[in-house]
Amino acid sequence: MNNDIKEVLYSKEQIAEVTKKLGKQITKDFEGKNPLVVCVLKGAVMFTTDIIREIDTYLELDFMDVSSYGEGTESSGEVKIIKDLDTSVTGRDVLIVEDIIDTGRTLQRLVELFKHRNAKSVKICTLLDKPERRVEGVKPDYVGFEVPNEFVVGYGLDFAGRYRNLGYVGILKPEVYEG
Ligand SMILES: O=P(O)(O)OC[C@H]1O[C@H](OP(=O)(O)OP(=O)(O)O)[C@H](O)[C@@H]1O
Ligand SMILES: Nc1nc2[nH]cnc2c(=O)[nH]1
Repeated sequence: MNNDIKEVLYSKEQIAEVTKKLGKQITKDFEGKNPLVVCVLKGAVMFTTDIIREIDTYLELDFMDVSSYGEGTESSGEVKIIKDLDTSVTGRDVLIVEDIIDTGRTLQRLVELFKHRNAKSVKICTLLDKPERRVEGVKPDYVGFEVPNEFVVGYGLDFAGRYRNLGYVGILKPEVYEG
């Protein structure tokens, strides 16, 4: 599996360091707010479980499964809700945790949905931001790294369901896409 990677962009250590830094900021900003942390499945699982352990305030955790990429590397444009939250967001300070913002469609849809459900506030924390590809105006509040316009995998991010279990974020070799 590691042989399929052309370049490591962010190592395990770099990810841990940035996660710690973001956790400190979030701790300060959410003190006393008992936020509802929303992990966007499946890609954000690793980042969420790591970052919540760096946040030193009371919080609650819930999961939402949305998908727009299917098997490939291009967004279908349609954001499907596969699993909704179990918790009501009404009157809550919501912190959405994502692995990556690319076109912004997924987060645009989620922010609109939570506002429509009368969340008190909606903030976004993403490990990776790829601003070059944005088609929606969403802006994250907490960002780990800005990534170049490349399809990245690892640390939760997949290609055709694979590579989520890499400990780092990297770029795939082109021959892997081409089959
Ligand atoms: O900004 P966008 O262009 O909408 O892309 C970002 C979304 O794409 C990925 O999810 P994906 O739909 O691949 O599902 P997954 O997390 O289950 O892999 C990623 O986890 C984000 O949720
Ligand atoms: N694995 C992966 N999923 C994405 N979803 C949106 N952008 C990306 C990306 O660069 N890599």
